[in-house]
Amino acid sequence: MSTTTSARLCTPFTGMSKNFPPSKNGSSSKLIAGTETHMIKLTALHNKKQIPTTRTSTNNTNTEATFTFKLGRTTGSDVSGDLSVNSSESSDPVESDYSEKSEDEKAQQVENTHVSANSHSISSVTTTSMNNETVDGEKDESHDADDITNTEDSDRSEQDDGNDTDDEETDNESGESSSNLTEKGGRKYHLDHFQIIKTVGTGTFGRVCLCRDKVSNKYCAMKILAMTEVIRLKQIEHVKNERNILREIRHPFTISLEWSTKDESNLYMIFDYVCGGELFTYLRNAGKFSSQTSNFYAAEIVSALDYLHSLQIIYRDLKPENLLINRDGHIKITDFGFAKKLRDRTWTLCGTPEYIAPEIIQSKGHNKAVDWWALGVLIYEMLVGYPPFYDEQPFGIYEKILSGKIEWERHMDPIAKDLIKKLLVNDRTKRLGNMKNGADDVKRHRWFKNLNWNDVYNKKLMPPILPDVHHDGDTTNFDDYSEMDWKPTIAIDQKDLKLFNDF
Ligand SMILES: Nc1ncnc2c1ncn2[C@@H]1O[C@H](COP(=O)(O)OP(=O)(O)OP(=O)(O)O)[C@@H](O)[C@H]1O
Repeated sequence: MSTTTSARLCTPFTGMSKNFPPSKNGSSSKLIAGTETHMIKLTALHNKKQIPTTRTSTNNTNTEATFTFKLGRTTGSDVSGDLSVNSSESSDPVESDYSEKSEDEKAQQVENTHVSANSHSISSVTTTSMNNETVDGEKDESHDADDITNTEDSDRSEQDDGNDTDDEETDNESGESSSNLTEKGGRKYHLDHFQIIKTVGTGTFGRVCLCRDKVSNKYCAMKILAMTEVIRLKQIEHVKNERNILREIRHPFTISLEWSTKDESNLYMIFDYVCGGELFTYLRNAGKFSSQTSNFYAAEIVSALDYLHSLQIIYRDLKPENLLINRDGHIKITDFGFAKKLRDRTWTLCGTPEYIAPEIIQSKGHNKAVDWWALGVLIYEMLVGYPPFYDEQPFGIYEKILSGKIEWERHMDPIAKDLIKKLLVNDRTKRLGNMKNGADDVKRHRWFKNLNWNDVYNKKLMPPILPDVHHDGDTTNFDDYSEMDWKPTIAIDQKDLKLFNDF
């Protein structure tokens, strides 16, 4: 999901480029358009605080970049709930010498809005209703398949997923999932253990809620995905990818999946709750970040990308909306809905050559280079306040990306600019991070020269922003979402439920 909070494309905003237009009705869409396929994610938006809340990205046939368009949508679920908890809750160094100026920057804090949380118990569940039109009025014709060259991945991951049931039990015939009761780490989990407190984000298929684990008494985040919507948007494989990848990874700067399950209507993922809110909000409130601040966040992201890529995982959705700030000021990357585990490509080489379609041979496909491109966009946006390629129309954005032209601010940190230039290289074989030294080239860039990467990993760097958080379950750093639009639970039929057997 991408966030509710983060519709993007802009509302009038101080420091915003005139080319960076206001947001469209608070609606946003997230679209990944591949060569032949479209994957659309829809998001309900809240334009609270006049902060632009939508991010655009799109994947053009001729570029390795991924761009996403968020579409307006609503999500909800029927919470028959007890109000029980209240929360106010290439080795490529730059040749020239450079001493980076250290800029004093005050922590930017979200304009906290006190919200009185509606608390709900989680016994009943959810269905989402959503608008399947993009902001441009396009119909959602999303496909589940990726536009990655190795389209066999989906098939394979289906098989892999099928074996991946270590903490699941078989569903019973009524559609009620006995996997609701699963054991992990010595503990029996059950959905009833989680008490929903408040929605902190909405996404394509559902919402993310602050919960309290009644057994451990800890706060956590529960992502609830309506299976009807996952099916309708043909995102079954992506959701499975998300869950499987999240189960595989553990890194200080990525979100931790505690447990996952499903019932007859929804898929559930339980995460650690990251209470500082989205980097996006801080960036929009600040206008732009100093080089030092941007450098801090970029370094933690590089550390995480390096880790993910070492596992052959490409993330594919890097943007400030998906970067949460923890109470300690460090980053947590969330939303692995587009993440993809790259499989061995031997299949391609061992295929029957006579039958391989030209597009398979010629396709550039996706690989980890897309994440390095996105890092370049992100660093630019942090330093400048808006992304390097922008147009009101997606086509215009594609054109700008392909043109390779970037407008630079006069006073931009030259070393950061050099790194961005080396990341925003259209030819992915020449893109920093995607050459023979991999992430090391990025890490060795002079913009990061003062960093000890072990210190980065061990969270020894001083965070530039400390969120205003009063307690672990504080939700004031997130936008408000109506709790009135939870829709009645709709159980999917047995046939459809089988599609999620391995979730
Ligand atoms: N662990 C968490 N702690 C706190 N907030 C979270 C957590 N996970 C997600 N959120 C909030 O919920 C929002 C939506 O989550 P996420 O991006 O995973 O949903 P999504 O349905 O995949 O969104 P999209 O459809 O836009 O891709 C996040 O942007 C964030 O604001």
